[in-house]
Amino acid sequence: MDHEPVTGLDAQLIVRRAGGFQLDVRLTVAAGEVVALLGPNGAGKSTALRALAGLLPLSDGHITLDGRILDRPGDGVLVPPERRPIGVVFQDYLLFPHLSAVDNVAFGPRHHGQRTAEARATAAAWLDRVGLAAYARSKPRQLSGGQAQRVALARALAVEPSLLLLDEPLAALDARTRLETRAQLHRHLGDHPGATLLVTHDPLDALVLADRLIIVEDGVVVQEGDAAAITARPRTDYVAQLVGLNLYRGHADGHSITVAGGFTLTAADTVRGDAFVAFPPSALALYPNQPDGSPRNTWPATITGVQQHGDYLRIQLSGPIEAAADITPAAAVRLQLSPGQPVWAAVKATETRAYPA
Ligand SMILES: Nc1ncnc2c1ncn2[C@@H]1O[C@H](COP(=O)(O)OP(=O)(O)OP(=O)(O)O)[C@@H](O)[C@H]1O
Repeated sequence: MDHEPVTGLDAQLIVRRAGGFQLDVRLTVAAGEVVALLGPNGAGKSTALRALAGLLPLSDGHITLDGRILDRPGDGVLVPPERRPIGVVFQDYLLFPHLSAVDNVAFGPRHHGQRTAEARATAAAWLDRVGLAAYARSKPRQLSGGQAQRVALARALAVEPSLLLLDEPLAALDARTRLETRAQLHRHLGDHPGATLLVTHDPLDALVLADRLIIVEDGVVVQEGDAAAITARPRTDYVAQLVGLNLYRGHADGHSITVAGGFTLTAADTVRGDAFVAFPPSALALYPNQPDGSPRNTWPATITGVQQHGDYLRIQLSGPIEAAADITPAAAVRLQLSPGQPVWAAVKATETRAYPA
Protein backbone atom coordinates (compact mmCIF):
# COMPACT_ATOMS: atom_id res chain seq x y z
CA MET A 1 0.00 0.00 0.00
CA ASP A 2 1.17 3.52 -0.73
CA HIS A 3 -0.25 5.25 2.32
CA GLU A 4 -1.33 3.49 5.48
CA PRO A 5 -2.27 6.14 8.02
CA VAL A 6 -2.55 5.12 11.66
CA THR A 7 -5.22 7.76 12.18
CA GLY A 8 -7.34 9.25 9.47
CA LEU A 9 -9.33 7.84 6.61
CA ASP A 10 -8.66 4.53 4.92
CA ALA A 11 -11.23 3.61 2.32
CA GLN A 12 -11.89 1.46 -0.71
CA LEU A 13 -14.99 3.05 -2.18
CA ILE A 14 -16.83 0.67 -4.46
CA VAL A 15 -20.27 1.91 -5.47
CA ARG A 16 -22.36 0.52 -8.33
CA ARG A 17 -25.12 2.84 -9.45
CA ALA A 18 -28.27 2.09 -11.41
CA GLY A 19 -27.45 2.87 -15.04
CA GLY A 20 -24.10 1.10 -14.99
CA PHE A 21 -21.69 3.63 -13.44
CA GLN A 22 -19.17 2.08 -11.08
CA LEU A 23 -16.91 3.92 -8.67
CA ASP A 24 -13.83 2.04 -7.48
CA VAL A 25 -11.47 4.37 -5.67
CA ARG A 26 -8.83 3.67 -3.05
CA LEU A 27 -8.54 6.63 -0.73
CA THR A 28 -6.38 7.38 2.27
CA VAL A 29 -6.16 10.70 4.07
CA ALA A 30 -3.95 10.99 7.14
CA ALA A 31 -5.02 13.05 10.14
CA GLY A 32 -3.99 16.65 9.47
CA GLU A 33 -3.68 16.03 5.73
CA VAL A 34 -5.76 17.78 3.06
CA VAL A 35 -6.45 15.69 -0.03
CA ALA A 36 -8.32 16.95 -3.07
CA LEU A 37 -10.45 14.58 -5.12
CA LEU A 38 -10.42 16.19 -8.52
CA GLY A 39 -12.12 15.13 -11.73
CA PRO A 40 -14.34 16.16 -14.63
CA ASN A 41 -18.16 16.13 -14.50
CA GLY A 42 -19.51 12.67 -13.97
CA ALA A 43 -16.20 11.23 -12.73
CA GLY A 44 -17.78 10.07 -9.49
CA LYS A 45 -16.69 12.75 -7.00
CA SER A 46 -20.17 13.31 -5.55
CA THR A 47 -20.71 9.57 -5.38
CA ALA A 48 -17.50 9.25 -3.33
CA LEU A 49 -18.49 12.12 -1.03
CA ARG A 50 -21.98 10.75 -0.47
CA ALA A 51 -20.60 7.31 0.33
CA LEU A 52 -18.18 8.77 2.89
CA ALA A 53 -20.90 10.91 4.47
CA GLY A 54 -23.13 7.83 4.73
CA LEU A 55 -25.76 9.11 2.30
CA LEU A 56 -25.07 6.29 -0.15
CA PRO A 57 -24.09 2.78 1.00
CA LEU A 58 -21.03 1.07 -0.49
CA SER A 59 -21.62 -1.88 -2.80
CA ASP A 60 -18.28 -3.30 -1.75
CA GLY A 61 -15.01 -2.23 -0.13
CA HIS A 62 -14.81 -0.41 3.19
CA ILE A 63 -14.62 2.95 4.96
CA THR A 64 -12.45 3.04 8.06
CA LEU A 65 -11.94 6.25 10.04
CA ASP A 66 -9.42 6.38 12.90
CA GLY A 67 -9.52 2.60 12.96
CA ARG A 68 -13.31 2.40 13.21
CA ILE A 69 -15.29 0.74 10.43
CA LEU A 70 -18.11 2.95 9.16
CA ASP A 71 -19.18 0.91 6.16
CA ARG A 72 -18.22 -2.60 5.10
CA PRO A 73 -20.91 -4.46 3.18
CA GLY A 74 -18.92 -7.69 3.40
CA ASP A 75 -19.51 -7.69 7.16
CA GLY A 76 -22.89 -5.98 7.16
CA VAL A 77 -21.51 -2.87 8.92
CA LEU A 78 -23.14 0.46 8.02
CA VAL A 79 -22.96 3.41 10.44
CA PRO A 80 -25.69 5.99 9.65
CA PRO A 81 -24.64 9.55 8.66
CA GLU A 82 -25.52 11.19 11.99
CA ARG A 83 -23.33 8.74 13.90
CA ARG A 84 -20.23 9.27 11.75
CA PRO A 85 -17.53 11.61 13.14
CA ILE A 86 -17.65 13.54 9.88
CA GLY A 87 -18.34 17.22 9.17
CA VAL A 88 -19.64 18.15 5.73
CA VAL A 89 -19.68 21.51 3.98
CA PHE A 90 -22.08 21.13 1.08
CA GLN A 91 -21.75 23.10 -2.12
CA ASP A 92 -24.82 25.23 -1.35
CA TYR A 93 -24.04 25.10 2.40
CA LEU A 94 -27.51 23.79 3.38
CA LEU A 95 -27.79 26.15 6.34
CA PHE A 96 -31.08 25.96 8.24
CA PRO A 97 -32.87 29.08 6.95
CA HIS A 98 -34.95 29.65 10.09
CA LEU A 99 -31.98 29.41 12.50
CA SER A 100 -29.50 32.18 13.31
CA ALA A 101 -25.82 31.68 12.44
CA VAL A 102 -24.98 30.72 16.02
CA ASP A 103 -27.82 28.20 16.19
CA ASN A 104 -26.80 26.74 12.85
CA VAL A 105 -23.31 26.14 14.24
CA ALA A 106 -24.67 24.96 17.62
CA PHE A 107 -26.75 22.29 15.90
CA GLY A 108 -23.89 19.80 15.64
CA PRO A 109 -22.57 20.13 19.22
CA ARG A 110 -26.14 19.84 20.55
CA HIS A 111 -26.69 16.77 18.48
CA HIS A 112 -23.47 15.38 19.95
CA GLY A 113 -24.84 15.75 23.49
CA GLN A 114 -23.89 19.28 24.56
CA ARG A 115 -26.58 21.23 26.45
CA THR A 116 -28.05 24.29 24.76
CA ALA A 117 -25.95 26.89 26.59
CA GLU A 118 -22.75 24.91 26.19
CA ALA A 119 -23.44 24.26 22.48
CA ARG A 120 -24.13 27.98 21.96
CA ALA A 121 -20.82 28.86 23.63
CA THR A 122 -18.99 26.35 21.43
CA ALA A 123 -20.75 27.79 18.37
CA ALA A 124 -19.95 31.39 19.36
CA ALA A 125 -16.26 30.46 19.70
CA TRP A 126 -16.29 28.91 16.23
CA LEU A 127 -18.01 31.92 14.68
CA ASP A 128 -15.33 34.05 16.27
CA ARG A 129 -12.62 31.85 14.73
CA VAL A 130 -14.06 32.32 11.26
CA GLY A 131 -14.37 36.08 11.86
CA LEU A 132 -18.15 36.20 12.16
CA ALA A 133 -18.70 36.97 15.87
CA ALA A 134 -20.70 40.04 14.88
CA TYR A 135 -23.10 37.95 12.78
CA ALA A 136 -24.12 35.40 15.41
CA ARG A 137 -27.76 36.49 15.38
CA SER A 138 -28.04 36.86 11.59
CA LYS A 139 -30.21 34.50 9.61
CA PRO A 140 -28.65 32.83 6.53
CA ARG A 141 -30.55 35.11 4.14
CA GLN A 142 -28.91 38.14 5.79
CA LEU A 143 -25.41 36.77 5.09
CA SER A 144 -23.28 37.23 1.98
CA GLY A 145 -22.16 34.14 0.08
CA GLY A 146 -18.71 34.24 1.66
CA GLN A 147 -20.18 34.64 5.16
CA ALA A 148 -22.61 31.77 4.63
CA GLN A 149 -19.68 29.62 3.49
CA ARG A 150 -17.81 30.42 6.72
CA VAL A 151 -20.87 29.60 8.84
CA ALA A 152 -21.11 26.26 7.05
CA LEU A 153 -17.41 25.64 7.72
CA ALA A 154 -17.81 26.57 11.40
CA ARG A 155 -20.82 24.24 11.63
CA ALA A 156 -18.85 21.36 10.14
CA LEU A 157 -15.82 21.96 12.38
CA ALA A 158 -17.76 22.60 15.61
CA VAL A 159 -18.16 18.85 16.20
CA GLU A 160 -14.37 18.39 15.88
CA PRO A 161 -14.81 15.78 13.15
CA SER A 162 -12.20 13.13 12.40
CA LEU A 163 -12.96 13.79 8.74
CA LEU A 164 -13.98 17.08 7.17
CA LEU A 165 -15.64 16.76 3.75
CA LEU A 166 -15.81 19.81 1.51
CA ASP A 167 -18.01 19.61 -1.58
CA GLU A 168 -16.98 22.30 -4.11
CA PRO A 169 -16.76 24.69 -1.16
CA LEU A 170 -16.06 27.83 -3.23
CA ALA A 171 -18.14 27.10 -6.33
CA ALA A 172 -21.09 29.28 -5.29
CA LEU A 173 -18.96 32.40 -4.77
CA ASP A 174 -18.10 35.19 -7.19
CA ALA A 175 -14.48 35.49 -8.30
CA ARG A 176 -13.38 38.10 -5.78
CA THR A 177 -15.06 36.57 -2.74
CA ARG A 178 -13.64 33.28 -3.87
CA LEU A 179 -10.09 34.54 -3.66
CA GLU A 180 -10.51 35.83 -0.10
CA THR A 181 -12.52 32.84 1.08
CA ARG A 182 -9.97 30.44 -0.43
CA ALA A 183 -7.19 32.08 1.57
CA GLN A 184 -9.22 31.92 4.80
CA LEU A 185 -10.20 28.33 4.14
CA HIS A 186 -6.55 27.47 3.63
CA ARG A 187 -5.76 28.82 7.09
CA HIS A 188 -8.64 26.95 8.78
CA LEU A 189 -7.71 23.70 7.08
CA GLY A 190 -4.17 24.15 8.36
CA ASP A 191 -5.54 24.29 11.92
CA HIS A 192 -7.84 21.28 11.52
CA PRO A 193 -6.25 18.27 13.27
CA GLY A 194 -8.45 15.72 11.48
CA ALA A 195 -8.35 14.51 7.87
CA THR A 196 -9.82 16.73 5.15
CA LEU A 197 -11.15 15.62 1.78
CA LEU A 198 -11.92 18.37 -0.70
CA VAL A 199 -14.08 17.39 -3.65
CA THR A 200 -13.73 19.78 -6.56
CA HIS A 201 -13.45 20.20 -10.29
CA ASP A 202 -11.53 23.46 -9.84
CA PRO A 203 -7.80 22.85 -10.24
CA LEU A 204 -6.94 26.12 -8.49
CA ASP A 205 -8.86 25.16 -5.34
CA ALA A 206 -7.12 21.79 -5.39
CA LEU A 207 -3.64 23.21 -5.96
CA VAL A 208 -3.98 25.92 -3.32
CA LEU A 209 -5.79 23.98 -0.62
CA ALA A 210 -4.57 20.40 -0.85
CA ASP A 211 -1.35 18.65 0.15
CA ARG A 212 -2.08 15.86 -2.29
CA LEU A 213 -4.34 15.40 -5.32
CA ILE A 214 -6.23 12.30 -6.35
CA ILE A 215 -7.61 12.57 -9.85
CA VAL A 216 -10.59 10.45 -10.83
CA GLU A 217 -12.04 9.85 -14.26
CA ASP A 218 -14.86 7.42 -15.04
CA GLY A 219 -14.92 6.17 -11.48
CA VAL A 220 -11.25 5.24 -11.17
CA VAL A 221 -8.08 6.98 -9.99
CA VAL A 222 -5.99 8.02 -13.00
CA GLN A 223 -3.27 9.92 -11.18
CA GLU A 224 -2.24 10.76 -7.64
CA GLY A 225 0.47 12.91 -6.12
CA ASP A 226 1.39 16.40 -5.05
CA ALA A 227 0.83 19.36 -7.36
CA ALA A 228 4.44 19.46 -8.56
CA ALA A 229 4.52 15.78 -9.51
CA ILE A 230 1.21 15.96 -11.34
CA THR A 231 2.11 19.16 -13.16
CA ALA A 232 5.45 17.73 -14.24
CA ARG A 233 4.05 14.46 -15.58
CA PRO A 234 0.36 14.49 -16.47
CA ARG A 235 -0.95 11.07 -17.49
CA THR A 236 -4.29 11.81 -19.16
CA ASP A 237 -5.71 14.48 -21.48
CA TYR A 238 -7.86 15.78 -18.64
CA VAL A 239 -4.85 16.21 -16.34
CA ALA A 240 -2.82 17.79 -19.16
CA GLN A 241 -5.57 20.34 -19.81
CA LEU A 242 -5.81 20.95 -16.09
CA VAL A 243 -2.19 21.93 -15.87
CA GLY A 244 -2.24 23.57 -19.30
CA LEU A 245 -0.08 21.23 -21.38
CA ASN A 246 -0.26 19.60 -24.79
CA LEU A 247 0.13 15.88 -24.12
CA TYR A 248 0.64 12.92 -26.44
CA ARG A 249 1.16 9.26 -25.86
CA GLY A 250 3.27 7.19 -28.18
CA HIS A 251 6.21 4.90 -28.64
CA ALA A 252 9.67 6.28 -27.91
CA ASP A 253 12.97 5.24 -29.37
CA GLY A 254 15.53 7.52 -27.75
CA HIS A 255 14.71 11.11 -28.68
CA SER A 256 11.93 10.24 -31.13
CA ILE A 257 8.38 9.62 -29.96
CA THR A 258 5.92 8.37 -32.54
CA VAL A 259 2.40 9.24 -31.49
CA ALA A 260 -1.01 7.98 -32.63
CA GLY A 261 -1.47 8.63 -36.34
CA GLY A 262 2.23 8.08 -37.04
CA PHE A 263 3.52 11.61 -36.38
CA THR A 264 6.96 11.73 -34.78
CA LEU A 265 8.05 14.34 -32.25
CA THR A 266 11.66 14.92 -31.22
CA ALA A 267 12.35 15.44 -27.54
CA ALA A 268 15.50 16.45 -25.70
CA ASP A 269 14.88 13.72 -23.08
CA THR A 270 15.78 10.12 -23.80
CA VAL A 271 13.00 7.53 -23.37
CA ARG A 272 12.28 4.10 -24.71
CA GLY A 273 9.01 2.19 -25.03
CA ASP A 274 5.54 3.43 -24.18
CA ALA A 275 5.98 7.15 -23.40
CA PHE A 276 4.37 10.54 -23.01
CA VAL A 277 5.60 13.76 -24.56
CA ALA A 278 4.28 17.11 -23.31
CA PHE A 279 4.85 20.79 -23.94
CA PRO A 280 3.08 24.01 -22.88
CA PRO A 281 1.01 26.00 -25.40
CA SER A 282 3.47 28.88 -24.97
CA ALA A 283 6.24 26.68 -26.46
CA LEU A 284 4.35 26.29 -29.72
CA ALA A 285 5.26 28.92 -32.33
CA LEU A 286 3.09 29.58 -35.39
CA TYR A 287 4.26 30.76 -38.81
CA PRO A 288 2.42 31.66 -42.00
CA ASN A 289 4.95 29.59 -44.02
CA GLN A 290 7.17 26.63 -43.33
CA PRO A 291 10.04 27.82 -41.11
CA ASP A 292 13.43 26.74 -42.42
CA GLY A 293 16.43 24.97 -41.10
CA SER A 294 16.30 24.82 -37.32
CA PRO A 295 16.40 21.46 -35.49
CA ARG A 296 12.85 21.60 -34.26
CA ASN A 297 9.54 19.89 -34.72
CA THR A 298 7.47 21.50 -37.45
CA TRP A 299 4.19 20.50 -39.03
CA PRO A 300 1.41 22.00 -41.11
CA ALA A 301 -1.72 22.70 -39.07
CA THR A 302 -5.14 24.28 -39.41
CA ILE A 303 -6.64 26.78 -36.99
CA THR A 304 -9.84 25.42 -35.48
CA GLY A 305 -10.42 27.99 -32.74
CA VAL A 306 -9.16 31.30 -31.29
CA GLN A 307 -9.82 32.49 -27.73
CA GLN A 308 -8.64 35.55 -25.86
CA HIS A 309 -6.92 34.63 -22.55
CA GLY A 310 -5.75 37.76 -20.74
CA ASP A 311 -2.73 39.11 -22.64
CA TYR A 312 -2.44 36.30 -25.14
CA LEU A 313 -4.48 34.37 -27.65
CA ARG A 314 -5.01 30.66 -27.33
CA ILE A 315 -5.12 29.04 -30.76
CA GLN A 316 -6.54 25.54 -31.21
CA LEU A 317 -4.98 23.55 -34.04
CA SER A 318 -5.79 20.38 -35.92
CA GLY A 319 -3.30 18.54 -38.09
CA PRO A 320 -1.14 15.46 -37.64
CA ILE A 321 -1.52 16.17 -33.90
CA GLU A 322 -4.08 18.35 -32.11
CA ALA A 323 -2.47 21.13 -30.14
CA ALA A 324 -3.03 24.47 -28.42
CA ALA A 325 -0.71 27.43 -28.93
CA ASP A 326 -0.57 30.61 -26.86
CA ILE A 327 0.64 33.57 -28.90
CA THR A 328 1.07 37.27 -28.22
CA PRO A 329 -1.01 39.91 -30.03
CA ALA A 330 2.24 40.95 -31.83
CA ALA A 331 2.70 37.44 -33.20
CA ALA A 332 -0.95 37.33 -34.11
CA VAL A 333 -0.53 40.32 -36.44
CA ARG A 334 1.69 38.22 -38.74
CA LEU A 335 -0.92 35.48 -39.02
CA GLN A 336 -4.44 35.41 -40.26
CA LEU A 337 -6.22 34.03 -37.27
CA SER A 338 -9.45 32.68 -38.60
CA PRO A 339 -10.76 29.16 -38.25
CA GLY A 340 -9.81 27.10 -41.31
CA GLN A 341 -6.60 29.08 -41.84
CA PRO A 342 -3.52 26.92 -42.58
CA VAL A 343 -0.36 27.70 -40.56
CA TRP A 344 2.92 26.02 -39.66
CA ALA A 345 3.48 24.96 -36.06
CA ALA A 346 6.89 24.50 -34.46
CA VAL A 347 8.18 23.43 -31.07
CA LYS A 348 11.82 23.07 -30.03
CA ALA A 349 12.88 19.67 -28.73
CA THR A 350 14.30 21.40 -25.66
CA GLU A 351 10.85 22.76 -24.80
CA THR A 352 9.25 19.33 -24.68
CA ARG A 353 9.26 16.84 -21.82
CA ALA A 354 9.24 13.12 -22.49
CA TYR A 355 8.70 10.46 -19.83
CA PRO A 356 7.70 6.79 -19.62
CA ALA A 357 3.98 5.99 -19.70
N1 LIG B 1 -28.88 8.94 -8.40
C1 LIG B 1 -28.14 8.34 -9.32
N2 LIG B 1 -28.47 7.12 -9.79
C2 LIG B 1 -27.73 6.50 -10.71
N3 LIG B 1 -26.61 7.02 -11.25
C3 LIG B 1 -26.23 8.23 -10.83
C4 LIG B 1 -26.96 8.95 -9.84
N4 LIG B 1 -26.32 10.11 -9.62
C5 LIG B 1 -25.25 10.12 -10.43
N5 LIG B 1 -25.18 8.99 -11.14
C6 LIG B 1 -24.14 8.65 -12.13
O1 LIG B 1 -22.94 8.40 -11.45
C7 LIG B 1 -21.85 8.90 -12.21
C8 LIG B 1 -20.97 9.78 -11.34
O2 LIG B 1 -21.69 10.93 -10.96
P1 LIG B 1 -21.15 11.91 -9.83
O3 LIG B 1 -22.25 12.89 -9.58
O4 LIG B 1 -20.64 11.12 -8.69
O5 LIG B 1 -19.95 12.59 -10.58
P2 LIG B 1 -19.19 13.93 -10.20
O6 LIG B 1 -17.77 13.67 -10.42
O7 LIG B 1 -19.59 14.38 -8.85
O8 LIG B 1 -19.73 14.92 -11.27
P3 LIG B 1 -20.13 16.47 -11.12
O9 LIG B 1 -18.85 17.22 -11.03
O10 LIG B 1 -20.87 16.72 -12.39
O11 LIG B 1 -21.00 16.58 -9.90
C9 LIG B 1 -22.43 9.60 -13.42
O12 LIG B 1 -22.32 8.72 -14.51
C10 LIG B 1 -23.86 9.81 -13.05
O13 LIG B 1 -24.67 9.77 -14.19
